[in-house]
Amino acid sequence: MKSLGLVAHDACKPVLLDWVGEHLEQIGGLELYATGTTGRRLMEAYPELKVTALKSGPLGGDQQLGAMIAEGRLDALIFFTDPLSPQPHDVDVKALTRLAVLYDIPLALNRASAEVIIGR
Ligand SMILES: O=C(CO)COP(=O)(O)O
Repeated sequence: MKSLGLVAHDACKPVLLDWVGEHLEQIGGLELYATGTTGRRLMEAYPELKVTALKSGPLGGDQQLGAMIAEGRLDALIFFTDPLSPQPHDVDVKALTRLAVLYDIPLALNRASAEVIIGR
């Protein structure tokens, strides 16, 4: 795995930050791409990480990650979705997860699955 996408809905951002902190060694060497707010929060918490922050998810960031998947530029996606809140950009969320399934890249929607992807 060379490149990894990291995304979390607001309620799940603390979980993603915590998970990344636990796996800094494993993911530090990867090309990291994130939606805007997720990426900024990651870089604030872990200045040693180099993360390419795309647009915020609701403003097109999910679609940018989807395009990367379609172009074969993203090897895996960690996307901690919020199962308890409606999202105004639900269609974008669905499109992103759909492309991850279609192009058969590893996709983790929660922490337990992310552990499997990272190999723990
Ligand atoms: O909404 C998101 C994914 O659907 C995440 O976007 P942000 O990282 O910009 O909050």
